[in-house]
Amino acid sequence: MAFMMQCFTSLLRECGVVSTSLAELWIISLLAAYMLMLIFIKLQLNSRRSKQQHKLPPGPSPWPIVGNMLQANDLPHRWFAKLASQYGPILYLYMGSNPYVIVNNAEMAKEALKTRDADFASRPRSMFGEVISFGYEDMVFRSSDAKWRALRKLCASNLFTPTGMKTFTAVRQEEMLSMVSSVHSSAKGCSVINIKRVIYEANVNSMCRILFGKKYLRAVPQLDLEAKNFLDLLDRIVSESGQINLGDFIPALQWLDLQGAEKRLKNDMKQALEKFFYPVLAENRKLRDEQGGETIKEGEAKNFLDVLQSFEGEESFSDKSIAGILCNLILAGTDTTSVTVEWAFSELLANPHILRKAQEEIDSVVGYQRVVQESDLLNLPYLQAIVKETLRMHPALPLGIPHYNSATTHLGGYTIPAGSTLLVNIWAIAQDPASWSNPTQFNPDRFLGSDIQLVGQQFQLIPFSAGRRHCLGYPLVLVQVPHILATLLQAFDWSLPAGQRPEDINMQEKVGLSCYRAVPLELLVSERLPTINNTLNLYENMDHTQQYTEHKLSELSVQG
Ligand code: HEM
Repeated sequence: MAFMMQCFTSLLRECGVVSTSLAELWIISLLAAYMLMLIFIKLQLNSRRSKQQHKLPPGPSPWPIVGNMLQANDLPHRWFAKLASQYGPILYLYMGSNPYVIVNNAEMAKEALKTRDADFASRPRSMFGEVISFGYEDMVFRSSDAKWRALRKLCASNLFTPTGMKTFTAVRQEEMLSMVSSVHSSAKGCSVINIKRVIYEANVNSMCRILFGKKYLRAVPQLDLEAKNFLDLLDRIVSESGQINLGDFIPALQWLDLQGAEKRLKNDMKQALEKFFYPVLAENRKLRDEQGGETIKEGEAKNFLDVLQSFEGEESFSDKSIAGILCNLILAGTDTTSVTVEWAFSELLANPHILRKAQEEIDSVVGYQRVVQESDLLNLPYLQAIVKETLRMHPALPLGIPHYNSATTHLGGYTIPAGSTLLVNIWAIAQDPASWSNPTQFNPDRFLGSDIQLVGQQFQLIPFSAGRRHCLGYPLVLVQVPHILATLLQAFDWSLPAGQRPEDINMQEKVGLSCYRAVPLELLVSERLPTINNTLNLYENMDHTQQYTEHKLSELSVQG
């Protein structure tokens, strides 16, 4: 080739067509163009060959740099379901330069979360994840290493086994009464309430007391500054979780920080998180030291922070790690549960005959003389069916939490290159007509007499995902959600604000930390059972500076 070029240059020069230097410039340009063409052809061939060797799942063609980002919409679970109807149950696409594999039916989910569970056990990285997890030292965003296993085991045994759950029954029961009593004040005036907010604040109190023994949100006489700052911090986390940070998807743009995410997250939010959690840790450590700092035996913890801080030596957890875990559990344990109860109420108000049937069941099982208790739940199959149907129609995390494969693996006969993010479309799976008749209809009856469980054995319904990273808190959810629902249905009557009809309820979604209602549900509440009101009046007259024992509370709950 070089020889041919040389001959061509000499010819041009000899014929006097061009001067010597111009001829050389020509040649260099031609050579460069030729080389570029060769490189391009080579890359094309390589990519075609590698596509044949690594047969990727189907999906829409990506654009350079942005991938498929411009085609996405605000409700990705619905967009993926639509793509799946075109390309099949397993999709491969790019968000910026990040490859994503999305599974959309029960069979593919089973393969990803059971057969290939170990391959997809890691988590992808993002700026939000890094900040909220205290540098991936937590449990939710941490890759599946030995420390993650130890943390999961510790959390499960102290908080979510039957013994762990029993340790904090009195706290849950008291916070339930506190929430009902605040709804009761609204009911006395027949006023409109934002149902999710009431439940959310009760959950925050309950979780903080279980985790580090502190009740933050007391509305009497009004929220103090510490509580207000804490609520603001939680609200900010929820709002940040809904933002897309371009730098996560197009790393070349990271340094420009076009959306100011670096400042908002890595400076402001990081500081706010440290300012809240580190003093909590220091205060508890001081208390522990004053009390001799003994190791806590299982089932005997005053709060979960005691358990975490009682580990020493090789086994101990860093402050970053402890703060990350507390943050994980507060976020996971408050938002998801309150969102789920809000969706349940939305469906019940849209289907008044189902609401009435649920109240009748509670009345016939619990009667009119006492407040419903956690121990009643086993005897309320229709209520349990309502909870299952709500989790089917409105899973709080419709795409779960992203998984990540560090090494190349396979799914559905396709190759999944290392470094792909796996999303399991929990929502689409629970809407699949192959598994569910009339999937868009809210119909709790479908679960009556059915043995379908929610914990990742039957893959057509996996609101808590499945496999080694399945939701740790599901035993709490399966007590808390039906208990809140039963208590609110038993004590109060619920209706839509004047002028609204059941068929007008707006069921639009908005995705952030969880999948919310786009428009918060506001309901009119009124008193229902006079006997329950007496109990609530008694509770309201108690001295709320002290915490109650389980014994005292159960006495209260049988008063009429
Ligand atoms: C309606 C309520 C809830 C739903 C629908 C839900 C659902 C989920 C889902 C889908 C995942 C992702 C699992 C995966 O990565 O495959 C998850 C993870 C997790 N959930 Fe929940 N969750 C709920 C409430 C809770 C509560 C109350 C807690 C604890 C207080 C909790 C703690 C966790 C933790 C710690 C993880 C991460 C597990 C890990 O990465 O190893 N969740 N949850």
